[in-house]
This record gives sequence, structure tokens and C-alpha cells, in this order.
Amino acid sequence: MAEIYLKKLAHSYLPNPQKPEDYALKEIDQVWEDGKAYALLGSSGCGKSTLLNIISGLLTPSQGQVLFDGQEVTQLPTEQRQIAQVFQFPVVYDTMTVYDNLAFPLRNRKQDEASIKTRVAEIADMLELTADLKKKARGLTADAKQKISLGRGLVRQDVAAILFDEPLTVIDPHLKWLLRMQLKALHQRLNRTMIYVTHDQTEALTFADQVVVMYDGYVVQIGTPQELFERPEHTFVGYFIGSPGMNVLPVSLEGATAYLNGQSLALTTRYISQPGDKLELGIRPEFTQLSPIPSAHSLTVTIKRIEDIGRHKIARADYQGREINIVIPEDQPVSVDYKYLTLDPRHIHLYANGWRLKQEASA
Ligand SMILES: Nc1ncnc2c1ncn2[C@@H]1O[C@H](COP(=O)(O)OP(=O)(O)OP(=O)(O)O)[C@@H](O)[C@H]1O
Repeated sequence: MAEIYLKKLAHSYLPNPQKPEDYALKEIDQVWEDGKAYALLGSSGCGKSTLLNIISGLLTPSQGQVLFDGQEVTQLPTEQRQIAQVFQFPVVYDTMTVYDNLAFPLRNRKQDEASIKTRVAEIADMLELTADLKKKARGLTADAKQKISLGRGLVRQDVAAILFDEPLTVIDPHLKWLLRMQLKALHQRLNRTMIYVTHDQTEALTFADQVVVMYDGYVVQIGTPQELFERPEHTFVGYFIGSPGMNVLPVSLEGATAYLNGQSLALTTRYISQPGDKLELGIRPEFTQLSPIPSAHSLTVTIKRIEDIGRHKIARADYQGREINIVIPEDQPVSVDYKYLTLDPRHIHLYANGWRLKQEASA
């Protein structure tokens, strides 16, 4: 297994890139730790595949280097990188048995049959494929075939990293959560460096130790699921992570006071912004509170509907033409007549041009 160093890495598909927009992957300089599980998360076109393909060797970056355990691999083809890959669609040999499919990557590396047998049995057991080992892959369901693909990715012990590219796409929805949990357990047991590409936040948050959130070619934040929830570094992270995502509202700032359409909100600290910055306030729906009675800093909202989703309720409200989501704990009363919304100042985030604003150092 390997530590992966993405050194001043950037990529443009254009021959002569000039400006940031020309880059599908904006410059990153990061070390991904040996044995950890990373998820590359972001919506379509944000650069996940570009980054994954650079790591796997399918693509040579237009700038920077990739190092596995300190060894440069930037120019090496995939076969020489000692990585295993699992793709969206199953890659299995239909005419072979499940056993032979799982044994294939090991036989290719001339391992002896006795150790292959032990390893295949171990992987089959983890993926609940033991009963199918003697069956031909051809007759199996798409789910089972994708499990074989996962097994083929996990079976080698000599790989630097295992890369997963949206591996649960073909899996039946009711089996998805099961496989997600199995993959998580497999990572904990095998302790391999794993990189998992997905646009599904649930998959990313369940699987990864570290979630790498991408937006418009930028890696906007790397963090644990909890860090992404508590301290989004970019409005996109706040909005993309969470259900519903963070509320984002235009704001102006004066000292330690924010103004939302003239309504003042006391902040816990002062922030440093520049003239011309597009300032926004972020607040997660969990840290807002509805009341029938106004308070000094409450916003006046109109509730459009209240959804009961079991664990809690979600009120969808209108505030000056913008939707605001409010999470209401099951045990708290609420009615569509409640008009006044307070934001917990300890959980207010401020952003300039999408990025988290720095706080002014206290004197
Ligand atoms: N071969 C290519 N030539 C030119 N532009 C490309 C090429 N591949 C990707 N792009 C562009 O680079 C940007 C990033 O694409 P990429 O495929 O890395 O995103 P992604 O996050 O993996 O999206 P998806 O989830 O849809 O696969 C997009 O604007 C895309 O159009």
C-alpha cells in the first residue's frame, strides 16, 4: 500500500491553457495517507474522473507529478503502477467460474495455487460469494457480477491503491446500502489505500475516512464527514453535503454584524472581507429555529410546507423570494403560522465569492 502525493498537479485538455477556466483540474498539492479511504465527491463534470485517471495512469497531467511512496509514477502506464481498479460496469470473464475470475489477477502474477486458494476463499467470504464460487459468471445477476469485480479489485495484496469509479451504479437500490457497508468493513479489515469516485454523498460519507469534495475543477475541501458538516470551506460543500443542504443567503457586513435585507444579525466575531466581495451567509437547517414570537434578530419567513420525514420535520419556507429549509426536532411544536426564524450565531458561516471568510484576529 502506498501514500499518494499529488504534487502541484493540474490538468487542462487544451493544448495551450492560459486562464483558470481552461483547467479541468485546478492545481492541487496534497498527500493522501497510506491505508486510508478517500472518496472523490462532486457533481457531473467537476473533475473527478480527470483526477482518478491521472492517479491510475490513464491520463498524463499537463502540470505536476504523482508519487507513490515517494517514487514518481507520473509517466508510468497503468500496468506498471500496481493499482487495482473497479469500474462502473462489471469486468468479469463470463465463461469462467466465479473462483477463476477471482483467482485471475493472482494467477497473472504467478502466485502459487495454494496461496491463491486461501486468498480467494477469504475475499469470497467477505463478499458473500462463497456459495457461487463454482458457478460460471455468465448466469449471474448484474449485482453478483459487480461483486466479482469488487472481489477482483480487492484480491491482490501487492497493490499501491484500489480505485473505485462509481462501482455501485449497476447495483439494485435495495442492495446498495448492503454493499456500501460491506465495502466499509472491507476497508477496515484490509487497511488498503482506497479511492472511491462518486456523485452520491451517502456513498461518500459512508465509505470514506476523508471526503475530497470537488467543484468546477477545484478540490474545495478535504475532510471527515463531520468536518464537512460543521465547517464547510466553500458554499458548495455546505449545500452539497447535508440533507437538506446549508441555506446560503446574500449578506452585507459591518464589524461583527451581518445584514440580511436590512435585518441585523449579531455574529460571534469579526471577519475580513474586501470591497467588491460577493458576501454570503451560510446556516445549516439544523441550526435555525422557528417561533410564533419575534425576537431581536429574527427573520420574518413564510412557511410553504412542512414535511415529516420521521426523525424530524423539515419546514420549507420563503424568505424574501429565497427558499430556506428549517429542521425541526420531532418533539418541538411547529405550525405553518410560525413566522419568525432565528439563526444560531455559533453556527453562522460567512463566505466571500464562495470561499469561507477568515476571521479577524482578536487584539
Ligand atoms: N477527453 C476530454 N477532452 C476534453 N474535455 C474533457 C475530456 N474529459 C473531460 N473533459 C472535461 O473536463 C471537465 C471535467 O470532466 P470529468 O470527466 O473529469 O468530470 P467528472 O466529475 O468525472 O464528471 P462525471 O461524473 O460526469 O464523469 C468537464 O468539463 C469535461 O467536459
